[in-house]
Amino acid sequence: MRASDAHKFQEGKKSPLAVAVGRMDPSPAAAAAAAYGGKAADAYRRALGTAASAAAYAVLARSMAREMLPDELRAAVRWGASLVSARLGWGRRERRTLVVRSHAGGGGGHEDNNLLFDAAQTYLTSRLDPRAMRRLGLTVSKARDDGGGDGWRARLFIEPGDSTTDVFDGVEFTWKSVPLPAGEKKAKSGELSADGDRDFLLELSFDAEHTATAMERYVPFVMKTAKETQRRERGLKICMNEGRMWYIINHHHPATFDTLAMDAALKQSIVADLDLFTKRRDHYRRIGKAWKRGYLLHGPPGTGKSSLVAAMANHLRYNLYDLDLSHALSNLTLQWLLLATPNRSILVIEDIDCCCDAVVRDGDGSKTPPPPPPATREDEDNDGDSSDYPHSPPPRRGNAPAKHKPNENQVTLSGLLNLIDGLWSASSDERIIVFTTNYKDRLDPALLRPGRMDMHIYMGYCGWEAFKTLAHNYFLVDDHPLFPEIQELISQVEVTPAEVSEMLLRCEDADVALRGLVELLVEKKKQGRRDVQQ
Ligand SMILES: Nc1ncnc2c1ncn2[C@@H]1O[C@H](COP(=O)(O)OP(=O)(O)OP(=O)(O)O)[C@@H](O)[C@H]1O
Repeated sequence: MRASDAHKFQEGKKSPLAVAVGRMDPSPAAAAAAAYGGKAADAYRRALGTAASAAAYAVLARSMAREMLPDELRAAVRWGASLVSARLGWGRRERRTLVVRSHAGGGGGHEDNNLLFDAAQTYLTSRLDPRAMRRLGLTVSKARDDGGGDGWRARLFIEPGDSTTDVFDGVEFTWKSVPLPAGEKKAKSGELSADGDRDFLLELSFDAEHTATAMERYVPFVMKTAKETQRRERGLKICMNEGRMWYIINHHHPATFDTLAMDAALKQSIVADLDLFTKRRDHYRRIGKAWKRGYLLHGPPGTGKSSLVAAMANHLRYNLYDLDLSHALSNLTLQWLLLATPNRSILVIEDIDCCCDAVVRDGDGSKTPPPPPPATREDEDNDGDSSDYPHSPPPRRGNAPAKHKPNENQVTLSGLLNLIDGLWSASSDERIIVFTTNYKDRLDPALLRPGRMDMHIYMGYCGWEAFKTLAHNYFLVDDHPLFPEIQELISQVEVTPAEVSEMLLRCEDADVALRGLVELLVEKKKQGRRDVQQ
């Protein structure tokens, strides 16, 4: 009976049974029934009275306790009560546990690795806090440092038997490392990993009500975070083509956006553009465009175009695919090479003006030659030799074959652009293509038309801001007595960041190196005046 019903009953209103009795003749059976009903009502009234007194006592005891017991004592009593409740299992939530073994259960070998096991270890390494846990495993393994030199990497992991709790979207997930049962141990040396041996499995447990969150959101989040971490830690590669093959070597170019000497606003806009690009997978899908981005870097030699490409690769942690078109002998070979470039890579074609037929043609069909290089002492000595310059522009990698008119099979600009727009764009995602040139104004308009290269970036001569970056890179100086003179000179002459770098590299003493730079700038200024007079 509900309390409200009992309450109604207690107020003396007749029970359904009593009402029925009142309306019928008082037969012996009815009288007996009435007597029984009265007894039941009395017993009920008594029980209710007892309950009411017990409740009153409880309220009284609680208010007395509040008055008389100190807060600390009451907290201790509460804690004791919760401990007892936990021991007895009162109010305990139902839990689920996912067992994550190191192997997927196939035939063994590396292909059989359980990707979640590896990902969870990587993920947990970044989540474990040695200040918060009393005991942790630690391994130190060889790794390349940022400059490509020998370094080391420390990794934390949960020791078998220990556990840690991670919170994701307000839900607690407990990871526990559990020693493998004796029968399951695989103590073969070949199965040892950098994170310690794998004689353990991982258990992921959570409240049963959060099973969907665990399976649909948390596990994918762990996989994704671990992938990002691995990508950041992985050494970069630079791939160079020979025939249909890419040859891979480690990429340790130290250029970063911090070391790059260029206009600060331009630098910032490039970084922002790259960052936005990497986040826009859904955007590209929605607008029905391939997820790729093209950059055309142009400017005089030695202004940092190659350094910018390296900085992009280091920033995005993408491998570089440096495509030498003179080694891709036909459009078919090019097709193979492009198809073999994976997601998250940067395809670079340097000095595009020197490759295939990318320069504009004159009316007679001949290519417009690039302007002759500035006269050098050797040119002056070797009088007349520069006459063959238009037919043999400077080779790209020192041993690149001299250019000749493309034939049917040879790589052509239109072939290259068609492949890039078609096959290359459709075959994978998140790729960047970079063309560099010293002579943008001489490029075929097909390469320059809107939509082809998303960003045209001019890398110019060394300005004051760029010089300050270089001075800081080389000597960690932000000010020097020679700075005003250098600022004045640098605004009057054309000097490339490469030339400035070379002067700063000559001597470890900042005073001497900066003095040498001043001399170079003064000499350039004089030379400029002479050129104007002639
Ligand atoms: N903007 C810059 N910031 C920092 N260092 C630079 C910059 N430009 C040039 N350098 C220095 O000069 C060297 C050559 O520069 P880099 O090869 O990047 O120039 P480039 O424009 O690609 O030249 P090229 O057109 O001849 O290929 C670099 O290794 C670097 O030391």
